[in-house]
Amino acid sequence: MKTAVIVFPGSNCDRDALVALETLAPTPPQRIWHKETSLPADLDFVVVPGGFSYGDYLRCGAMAGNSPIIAELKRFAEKGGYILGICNGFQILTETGLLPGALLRNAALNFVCRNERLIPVNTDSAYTRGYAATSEITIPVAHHDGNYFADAETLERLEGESRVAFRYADNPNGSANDIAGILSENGRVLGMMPHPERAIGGHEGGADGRALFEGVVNSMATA
Ligand SMILES: NC(=O)CC[C@H](N)C(=O)O
Repeated sequence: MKTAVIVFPGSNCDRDALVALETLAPTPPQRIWHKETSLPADLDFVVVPGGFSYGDYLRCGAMAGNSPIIAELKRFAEKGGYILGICNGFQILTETGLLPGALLRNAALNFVCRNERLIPVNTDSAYTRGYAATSEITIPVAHHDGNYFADAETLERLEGESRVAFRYADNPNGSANDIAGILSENGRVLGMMPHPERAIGGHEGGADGRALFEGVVNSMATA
């Protein structure tokens, strides 16, 4: 099983994502610089990490969304690859069109950095299978542009197709329908603002992110 983390100028959660994969995946992850134009041929799972790519200029994720690696990331998604976009990674995935909607400035115009309680909504995906449907989990957030927006038709489609992966119990940013994370149509691309890689049971004070990585790793092992 091969995993990788893509690194952009201004990424700052790539190390945490690498440690999560080193801890929970069977083989060591690769770091891939955004200027690369290819991904390893037999890659299974890519993390697009959080941070402030290109200093959040223009819009968060807009410039990274035009990096050379993105065309290859789209091909990887088309082939059914697993992609997890965390925070700035989620912003990048919406900018590239790999996930619908956009992340706007937080409704209160603040930077929120704290633990949030999340409700796993769809517990059938590779990423969310490890969570009980009625449970609440605690995962940290750290962002100023996490206010998920999509038009009414898109929201209806996401809800109707069970593509809301997580909702906030106590919405910190104004996101439509309290959405904290969404899945692609095939369920293999997940974008979420909270940081599961900061809650894998090391020194961070929580372990609720662990099941997410274990879930996707197990899905690939049994595929
Ligand atoms: N932690 C992060 O990935 C930050 C995301 C983004 N740059 C924001 O502040 O909205």
